[in-house]
Amino acid sequence: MARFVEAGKKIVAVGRNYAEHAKELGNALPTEPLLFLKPTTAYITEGQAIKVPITCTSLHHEVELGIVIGEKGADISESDAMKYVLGYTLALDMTDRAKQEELKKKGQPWSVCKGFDTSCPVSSFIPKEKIPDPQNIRLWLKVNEEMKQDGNTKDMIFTIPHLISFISSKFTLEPGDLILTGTPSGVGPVQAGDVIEAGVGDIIKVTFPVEKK
Ligand SMILES: O=C([O-])CC(=O)C(=O)O
Ligand SMILES: [Mg+2]
Repeated sequence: MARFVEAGKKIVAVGRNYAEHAKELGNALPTEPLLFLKPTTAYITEGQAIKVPITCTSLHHEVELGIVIGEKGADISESDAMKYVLGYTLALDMTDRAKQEELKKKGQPWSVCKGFDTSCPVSSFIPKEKIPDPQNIRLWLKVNEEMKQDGNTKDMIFTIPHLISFISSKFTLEPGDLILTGTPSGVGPVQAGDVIEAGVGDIIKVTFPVEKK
């Protein structure tokens, strides 16, 4: 199991960081990063299954580049931000979309639709040097061997240094923290019995089955 998962530090996720994805769900583009948190009980690693929450009627996949933090820092400048990166992981931001729509309408927080058990599947740790340009790397996801998401981190609205700087102005970042940088377009439903495969370029590939809870 990846050390950052065992460290059990916080998971900070960014929403609506790709224009095409904001558009596909009918959301306006953010004027500053939209943040939410997942509890560390959301983590699973390969060999474990994504469990559909009992009351969930529409579980969506979202493939994202995860940034693993290596050093403690607050109020980090954009120019220093990459020094705080230990490496990367491929992460899925599994989302109870029907619940999220309901919460959005009521203006309520997203914790229950984004933070349930198994909502944060991750790959093993990817050392920093394996992704020399994290702002230009392909992210892809297939459901039952059919390509559903095929994006590139160059299309992020807020860059990785900007995200690290912004997040660290709100929450002190600590070694082992994970930042989910948002999903490109193509999100959609999965159900028990489906198999999700996803990857970062040719660098890493993961497989997660979806099962009933
Ligand atoms: O649920 C959403 O659309 C927000 C989000 O996590 C993302 O854009 O990655
Ligand atoms: Mg997401």
